Amino acid sequence: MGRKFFVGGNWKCNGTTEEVKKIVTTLNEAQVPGEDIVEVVVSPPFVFLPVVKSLLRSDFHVAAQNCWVRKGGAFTGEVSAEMLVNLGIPWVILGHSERRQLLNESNEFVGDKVAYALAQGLKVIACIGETLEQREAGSTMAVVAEQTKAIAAKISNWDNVVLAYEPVWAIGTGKVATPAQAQEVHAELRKWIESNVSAEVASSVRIIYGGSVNGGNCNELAAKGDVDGFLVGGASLKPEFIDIIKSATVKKN
Ligand SMILES: O=C(CO)COP(=O)(O)O
Repeated sequence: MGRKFFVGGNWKCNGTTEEVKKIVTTLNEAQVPGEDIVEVVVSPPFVFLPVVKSLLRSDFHVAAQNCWVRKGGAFTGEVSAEMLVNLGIPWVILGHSERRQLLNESNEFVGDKVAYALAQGLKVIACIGETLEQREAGSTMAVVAEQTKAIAAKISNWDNVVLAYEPVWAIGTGKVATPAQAQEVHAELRKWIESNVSAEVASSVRIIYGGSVNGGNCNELAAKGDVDGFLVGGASLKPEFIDIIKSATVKKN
C-alpha cells in the first residue's frame, strides 16, 4: 500500500509568541518514530509561521491554514500561495469546515484554491466533512463525494494532496467518530476516488481523520485500514500530540 502515516496539528487561531515557542520546544524534545514511518506537519496561524519554521526540528514540517484562491494582488487581508512558497512553507490546509461554514467557502471555491496552491508547488491538506444534520439525514457520503468532486474536477495530479475527513459534528466537540464510522467513510471515499479518479490515486492518496482526536482515542482509530493519519485541533496544542504521532506505529504491527 505504501501510504505513509500523516499527523497534522491544526493550531487554528490560537497562541502567543511565547506559547508557540513552548509548543515547539515540546515537539523538538519528543522521541517519535522516524520520518520513514510518520510525516508530521504543524499549522500555526500565518503570523507565527516564520518563527515556528525557524525553530522546529527538521523532520517536522509546517503548513499554513489557508491561502488566497489566485495570484496575489489587491486582496486586502489575504495571503497568497506565492508568499507561502517564498517563505519556504511546504503545506497549506484548505477547505477547513470552519472556513466553509463561517466564511461561506463553497465547494467550487475550495476546488479552485486547491488547484491554484498545487500549481504553485504547495502540498495541500484538503478538508471535507458533513454536518450533524447531513449525517442524520443519511447524506454523509453524498456530501463528502460532492466536496471531493469539486476538487477532483480541478486537479489532475493527487501526489501532493492529503484528504482530511473531518465530520463537522466531531470538531471541537469531544464527540469523536467511532473507529468504525471513520473507517466506513474513508473506505467509501476511496471507492469513490477509484471510480471517479483512478485506482492508482485511490490506493495511494492518504485519507486522514480529524475531529476530537486525542491521546486516548488515536490508537484505535489508527488501527483502521483506511485511516492514514490525523488532523488534530485542540490536542495538537498539548503534549498529548506526541502520543498521537506515536500512534503511527500501530500501522507497523
Ligand atoms: O478541526 C480539526 C482539525 O482541523 C479538529 O479539531 P479538534 O481536534 O479540536 O476537534
